[in-house]
Amino acid sequence: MRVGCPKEIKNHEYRVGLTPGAVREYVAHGHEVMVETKAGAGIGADDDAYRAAGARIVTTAKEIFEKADMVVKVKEPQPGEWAQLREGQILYAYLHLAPDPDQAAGLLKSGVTAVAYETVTDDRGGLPLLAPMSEVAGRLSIQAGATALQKANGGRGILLGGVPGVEPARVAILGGGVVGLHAAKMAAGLGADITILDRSIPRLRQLDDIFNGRVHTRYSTIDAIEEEVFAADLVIGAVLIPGAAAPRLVTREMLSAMKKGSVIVDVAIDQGGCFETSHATTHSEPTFEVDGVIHYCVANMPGAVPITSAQALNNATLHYGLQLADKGLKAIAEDRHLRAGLNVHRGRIANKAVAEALGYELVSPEAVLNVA
Ligand SMILES: NC(=O)C1=CN([C@@H]2O[C@H](COP(=O)(O)OP(=O)(O)OC[C@H]3O[C@@H](n4cnc5c(N)ncnc54)[C@H](O)[C@@H]3O)[C@@H](O)[C@H]2O)C=CC1
Ligand SMILES: CC(=O)C(=O)O
Ligand SMILES: [Mg+2]
Repeated sequence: MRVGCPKEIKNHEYRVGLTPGAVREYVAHGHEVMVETKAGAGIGADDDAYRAAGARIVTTAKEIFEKADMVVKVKEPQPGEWAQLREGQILYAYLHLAPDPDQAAGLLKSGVTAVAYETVTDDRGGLPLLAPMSEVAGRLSIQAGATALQKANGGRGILLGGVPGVEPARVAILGGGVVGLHAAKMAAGLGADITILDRSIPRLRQLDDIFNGRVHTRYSTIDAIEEEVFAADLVIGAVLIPGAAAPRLVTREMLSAMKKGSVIVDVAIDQGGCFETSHATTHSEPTFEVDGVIHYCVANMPGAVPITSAQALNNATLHYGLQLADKGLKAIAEDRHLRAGLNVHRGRIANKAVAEALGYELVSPEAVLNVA
């Protein structure tokens, strides 16, 4: 198969869909790989590194969209990219379609077969192609929150860990999945007072075991969310219902009862965000303020640390990427976890949560791929 990797064009997105190491694996499987010039610049991989791995360097993304049978990217295609996708082509990338009707319409119109990293599943009920970026974003969320809390940045002016004789800051984490766990690890390392809220009691048990009393856990009800959010200096939004728009757990009304200068880091913004007042921001202008509460809502947080993120992402995407390149649609038909990743196929939505969120008719992946 002819596999293509364009340079990412989202604001301050420095990751790359294929590292030179991944290219070498595709080439070893007999595939032809085209990489746009400078696609790896953000991770310090120059065109020669890609050539050494066996790629052909092309000067424009246009050539990749025209010629590739499969396009491997990091972020959801931007408007100029949707227009170049076409029927018979596979797109393998993050999509986050539920809160993004325009992109969904663009992908449907193109006829492309789009596999979304974030809805591919595994045997343990996890999301293995989302998890590494959730690890990164969870860890970054505390760095971003700590910075925004500084007075000169509009925050309350409180140090997460306090100092001997002075109380630490309070951190509330909504959702104790991968983002929540990694946020809690960082916040614990800095000495904050942490509470994690989740709807899954087994997950709260696991977190209690992991942290051995170092963090508080609470079942996520409206009451519990209000108490924790009102008392918090920093709130991390980390809930997910796979494929679906994020539940709005903190309303505009609740916001007015939060401490002035407190900070929200809504990591779940890529699925629409779990605060009513959130809207997506970029690394260029990451924060805005509503009712005295600083909001950080960057939808591609891992793009800020591409050396870590691109490697972690490629580690996770390589297996299914090779399956897709080796077998095409048959790979999706054969593997139920990859089928869970199929979001769009030849003008139809093939993911239930996405179809429900956007009001499209669902056609099951089994039906479109003629799987018995
Ligand atoms: N902004 C960014 O750059 C990035 C955003 N993300 C996003 O972060 C979000 C979280 O991802 P993961 O941690 O990997 O998901 P996950 O599936 O590991 O964890 C989500 C957790 O939310 C919990 N949850 C669901 N409804 C809840 C409720 N009402 N109250 C409390 N908890 C609830 C679930 O039980 C689960 O434990 C996703 O939207 C993901 O796409 C991930 C990476 C980067
Ligand atoms: C998961 C996601 O949206 C990201 O890594 O940018
Ligand atoms: Mg995102």
